Amino acid sequence: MPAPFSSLSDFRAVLQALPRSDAQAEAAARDRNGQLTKPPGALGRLEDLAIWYAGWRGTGRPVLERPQVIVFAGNHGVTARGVSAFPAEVTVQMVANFRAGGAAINQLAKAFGATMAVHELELDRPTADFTTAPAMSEAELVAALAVGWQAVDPDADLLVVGEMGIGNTTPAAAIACALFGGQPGEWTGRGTGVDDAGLALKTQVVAEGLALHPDRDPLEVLRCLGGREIAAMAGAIARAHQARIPVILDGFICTAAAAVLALAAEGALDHCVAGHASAEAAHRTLLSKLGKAPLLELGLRLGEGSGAALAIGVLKGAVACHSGMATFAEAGVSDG
Ligand SMILES: Cc1cc2ncn([C@H]3O[C@H](COP(=O)(O)O)[C@@H](O)[C@H]3O)c2cc1C
Ligand SMILES: O=C(O)c1cccnc1
Repeated sequence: MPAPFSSLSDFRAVLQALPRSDAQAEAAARDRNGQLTKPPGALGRLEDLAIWYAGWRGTGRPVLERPQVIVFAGNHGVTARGVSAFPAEVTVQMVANFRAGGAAINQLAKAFGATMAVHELELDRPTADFTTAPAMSEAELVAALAVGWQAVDPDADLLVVGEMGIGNTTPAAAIACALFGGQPGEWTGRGTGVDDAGLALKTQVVAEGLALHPDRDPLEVLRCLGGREIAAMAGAIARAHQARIPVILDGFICTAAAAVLALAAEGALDHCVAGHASAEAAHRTLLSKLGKAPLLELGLRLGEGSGAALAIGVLKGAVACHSGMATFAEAGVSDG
């Protein structure tokens, strides 16, 4: 099925029409949670997670059996400015590695029972260097959003989106700064591991991009400062919302993509939880701007969907307890 938009204004309309969580299913799940054989609240955040998941899946007793991981790859013109510790060729090389099963995300998707799809977005045609021109035209942005939209398996019951794109912590920082304000230095980190001089240059590059592209409309920010894999993640997150598929957000780049949606349409990320807090320092700031508390904190700074994939285990645990535990009445346990 083609994406239900062929222009940016169509996409804006899609975002305004996204569904809400099913309040009845959520209430049924809350009621069931109160009857399970444990002291009230003893499963901590797992209880809230299960109730949230139930609302999006539209049943008080949901299952989580078909998680999908999608990795989007894109190349960035801004790498010409020397913003990454690695060369841009690594993007296409890593795509081959994903296809061969050799990357971290392959192992994590397998470990947590998720299918994994890889979509490369015109790797031989990097986006424009945003310090000289908008990263993408409107047509290019819409095409990338559509790749993301169409990559989502409508039969999945959980989505993780990840990315591969050498240089992409730079557009992520620029997007975050454009959306939430503050100084470029507060949003710019070391990514793959640039040294102090590299970090200073990267911060300068982010500042130049923000100065050249003053429009703060969220989708214009994505077009001017983003990248194809970042736009594809946004498209996939929006599609998941439309299909009531809950999403676990990954690291800084994924969260920057999601933040565009959050500012474009109220409630656009209600179907998302934060899988982890990455070691890229600004990720924590970005999550707090979005009101999302990370499930895990493991010092990861990889991307690819890796932290979110790990959090599939947490969510599976929450749903298994919620839907599989006995109630006090069923087990003949006194409920105090
Ligand atoms: C071998 C390798 C595998 C990766 N997997 C994810 N990234 C991560 O690092 C990149 C972002 O960092 P920066 O902005 O500093 O380039 C992205 O590709 C991200 O997915 C990788 C980076 C490398 C080198
Ligand atoms: O937060 C992330 O996902 C991240 C951080 C550094 C490099 N790549 C990804």
